[in-house]
Amino acid sequence: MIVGVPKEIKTREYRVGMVPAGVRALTSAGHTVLVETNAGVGSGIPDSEYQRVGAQIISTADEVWKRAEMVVKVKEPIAPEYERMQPGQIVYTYFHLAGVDPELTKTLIKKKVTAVAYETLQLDDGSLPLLKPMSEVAGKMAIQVGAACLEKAHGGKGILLGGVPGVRRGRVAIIGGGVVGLCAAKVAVGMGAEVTIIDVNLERLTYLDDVFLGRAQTLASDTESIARTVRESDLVVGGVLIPGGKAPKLVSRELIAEMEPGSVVVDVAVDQGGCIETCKPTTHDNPTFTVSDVVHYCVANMPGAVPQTSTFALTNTTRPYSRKIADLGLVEAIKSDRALQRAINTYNGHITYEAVAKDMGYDYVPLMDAIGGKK
Ligand SMILES: NC(=O)C1=CN([C@@H]2O[C@H](COP(=O)(O)OP(=O)(O)OC[C@H]3O[C@@H](n4cnc5c(N)ncnc54)[C@H](O)[C@@H]3O)[C@@H](O)[C@H]2O)C=CC1
Ligand SMILES: CC(=O)C(=O)O
Ligand SMILES: [Mg+2]
Repeated sequence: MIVGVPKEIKTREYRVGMVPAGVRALTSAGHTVLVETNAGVGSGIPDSEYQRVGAQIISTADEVWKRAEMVVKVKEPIAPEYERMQPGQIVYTYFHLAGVDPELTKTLIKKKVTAVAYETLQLDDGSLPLLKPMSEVAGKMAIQVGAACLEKAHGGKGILLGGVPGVRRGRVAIIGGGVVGLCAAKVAVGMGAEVTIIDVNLERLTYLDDVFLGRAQTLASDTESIARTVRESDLVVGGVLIPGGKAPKLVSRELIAEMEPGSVVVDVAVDQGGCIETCKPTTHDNPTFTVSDVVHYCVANMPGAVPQTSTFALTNTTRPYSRKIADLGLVEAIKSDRALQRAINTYNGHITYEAVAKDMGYDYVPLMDAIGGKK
């Protein structure tokens, strides 16, 4: 198979979809890998390292997209890439279809692209192994950036999360106690903040309670517990997820207005539309805005800021599946792997992931029907 790795073009996105180890795995199995020039430079990988393991370095994104049967990326395709997508191509990357530009979904359908979405590749135990590493990064970063936003110079109320003896510590509310929530809580607890984690899943809360041994408060998610906790918090982190679907709006505009001036919200779930009503996607160049005197940080590609960590963490998990698709071909790979089946969001002009179809207002066609119906 011909596999293409273009350079990411989202604002300050320094990750790359494949590292030399991934290229070697493919070229040694007889596949061709086309890497756009300088695709890895932001992650500390020069073209020469790709060449050493058999990649062809290509001077333009257009050529990579034109020649590749499968394109391997990091972030969802954005407008200039819609035109580059080829009819029937496989694109293996994050898509976040329910949370981003609806034109992307239209383009995937029109061009009959197979969208293999990292964020919905799901093992039988319900875990999301290709989302997990970036959620670990974003969860840890959420407290780091939240603490900075709480400083006066960044519009915050001017409170140190860990406090000092004789003065109250900062209060952190984490809504969604999954991977983002756990990692955010680890950092916040480590800094000495007062931490509350809210989740709907009582088993998950039991796990978190066991892990933190009383150093974090767990609360069952309902309107009252969210309202009470958010009102009293200095920093709120949003990390809820309904796989594939739009995030539920759990913090209303009115509730934001009830927070103290200079409080901070970091809505990590922004890539699925956000769980805070006032959230809208921002970029690393202009990461924050203020609503009702509350600082909002809503960067949709947080891990892009730490590519030397994120690129390697991500590609450690994505590599076996690109290899499988290249070796077996798309249809055989899908048939042999239930986790991979769940990653297919669009196929041959159909939406094959139910939560995406529902939230985007399209008919849902089960994947096996879409495959069966392909001539
Ligand atoms: N902005 C960025 O750069 C990044 C964003 N993300 C996003 O962060 C979000 C969270 O990801 P993960 O932690 O990996 O997901 P996860 O599936 O591990 O955790 C989500 C948690 O939300 C909980 N939840 C669902 N409905 C809830 C409700 N009504 N109230 C409270 N909790 C509820 C679930 O029980 C689960 O524990 C996703 O949207 C993901 O795409 C992840 C990485 C980077
Ligand atoms: C998951 C995601 O949105 C990211 O890593 O940028
Ligand atoms: Mg206010």
